[in-house]
Amino acid sequence: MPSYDAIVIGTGQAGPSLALRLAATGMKVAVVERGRIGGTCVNTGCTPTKAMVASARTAHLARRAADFGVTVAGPVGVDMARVIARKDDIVAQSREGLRASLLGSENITLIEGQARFRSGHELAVGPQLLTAPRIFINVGGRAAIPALPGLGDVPYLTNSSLLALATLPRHLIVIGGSYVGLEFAQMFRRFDSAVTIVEMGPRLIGREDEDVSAAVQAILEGEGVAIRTGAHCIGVRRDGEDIAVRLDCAEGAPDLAGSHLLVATGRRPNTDDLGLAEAGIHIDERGHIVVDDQLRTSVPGVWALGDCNGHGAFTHTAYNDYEIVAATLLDGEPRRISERIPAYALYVDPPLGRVGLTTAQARLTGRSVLVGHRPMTRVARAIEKGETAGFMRVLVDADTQEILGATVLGPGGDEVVHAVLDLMYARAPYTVMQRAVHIHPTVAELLPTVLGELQTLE
Ligand SMILES: Cc1cc2nc3c(=O)[nH]c(=O)nc-3n(C[C@H](O)[C@H](O)[C@H](O)COP(=O)(O)OP(=O)(O)OC[C@H]3O[C@@H](n4cnc5c(N)ncnc54)[C@H](O)[C@@H]3O)c2cc1C
Ligand SMILES: NC(=O)c1ccc[n+]([C@@H]2O[C@H](COP(=O)([O-])OP(=O)(O)OC[C@H]3O[C@@H](n4cnc5c(N)ncnc54)[C@H](O)[C@@H]3O)[C@@H](O)[C@H]2O)c1
Repeated sequence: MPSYDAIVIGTGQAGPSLALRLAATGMKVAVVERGRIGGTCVNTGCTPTKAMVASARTAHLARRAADFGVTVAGPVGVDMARVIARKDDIVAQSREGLRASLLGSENITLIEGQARFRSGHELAVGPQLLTAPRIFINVGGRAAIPALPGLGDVPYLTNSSLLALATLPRHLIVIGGSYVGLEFAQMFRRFDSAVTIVEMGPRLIGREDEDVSAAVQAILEGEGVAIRTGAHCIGVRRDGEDIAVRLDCAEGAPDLAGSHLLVATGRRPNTDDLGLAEAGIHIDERGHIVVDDQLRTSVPGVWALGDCNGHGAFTHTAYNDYEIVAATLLDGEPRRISERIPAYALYVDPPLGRVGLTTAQARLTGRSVLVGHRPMTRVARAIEKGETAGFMRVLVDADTQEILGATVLGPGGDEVVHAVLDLMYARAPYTVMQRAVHIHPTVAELLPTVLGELQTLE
């Protein structure tokens, strides 16, 4: 049986970097991948969606050209084949770059196939058996498909298949009004599809504060996206050329029909076909691998990184898992998941940048909280860009003066929020930023102003 110093299962956002680090120390490393190198982010997640979001924004701005005094001769058209080809090029570059770096390491053996545990330190990949004293699981997740009556009888789409669609949907129905659903909804509306979002919760992106949900809903509705909240999709069926969706809802029509259906109702970890029970590796009730603060599973010598451990659902959290394991195992500088401050962006346009606590979460801490708020209508850069939807908010602990969280929905919101994030990592009092001189004209220049106008959170 081939024996390695380490085996990495999956080439998502943690595995390849870890394999390269381990190999650089002289270890013989096997990397097993059953699908495309780069996993979700590179192939069916961040990279392709953000490439297509860029195309959609260009179409949107071209339609708004007259607002800026610019003349566009004729109507704005979207060539879906070229949008897809551009996206495919960007994805291929990223994937091939990663493949080349793995193949370029003489200590790494890349094995294509599905890995399955036979015991704590033994894996089967097809007919091949592998063993190593250290095994790193980076198997990620996939779209969770709900048990909706009729779903098996209609050609529904997921984040993966929608990215390969070469023709524009006449009417795209999106089930699920959260990260995946909203990014695709706005994108396809801007490509000129009719789009309806169906969300069973009382509002979109239910984990965010109510005013964030309301502002994002207003942005999408302003572009012609139809939104049905409080609408639980309870069944689907074919209706001639269309797909009909049945809703359990207090308001609005209980039936809806569209040409295409996107299921964006969450993700599930790829842990069901990994033989974890045979290895004695514990999972929780949602199928996530149980890990400690440094990514160790219940079996000594086996770690789980990325989406499959349920401690993050983002590329940067998966990559940080790699950093924690590498620092702890190789650098003698132990790091921990609990040191991580929640941070993420939602790539609707304008983007939503979020760090730390929401207002609702801050209230629950029982601390005395100060809040600063400013609408984008009072931010010079947003006015100059003609993009005044959204707002920024910062939450501060009144006693320690530390920043608890921030929201920036507006131009560059995903970038601007990092100024706050770094101050939070520094555990510096908010007064440091309040007195900093920021560059004019930027959205970030208003952060010190907002911090100078803090009020008690009621
Ligand atoms: C549409 C969409 C957009 C997103 N946009 C963003 C974004 O903008 N920013 C952000 O931070 N995050 C985004 N995410 C989330 C991000 O893609 C994931 O959090 C990230 O890819 C997680 O990486 P990972 O390392 O856990 O695993 P993954 O990237 O999922 O990779 C896991 C790999 O393991 C392989 N594998 C699984 N099981 C086995 C097995 N048994 N044997 C061998 N190989 C196996 C898979 O084939 C896959 O290649 C998005 C997700 C989606 C779906
Ligand atoms: N920008 C980013 O970083 C980004 C982008 C996309 C995805 N992601 C990652 O992907 C993960 C999954 O995102 P997601 O949006 O698929 O899932 P989610 O779990 O965030 O949201 C699913 C939504 O579907 C709704 N829903 C479920 N069943 C329904 C039904 N039958 N009828 C109507 N509504 C229903 C839920 O109420 C919920 O709002 C996120 O947690 C995120 O980490 C990140």
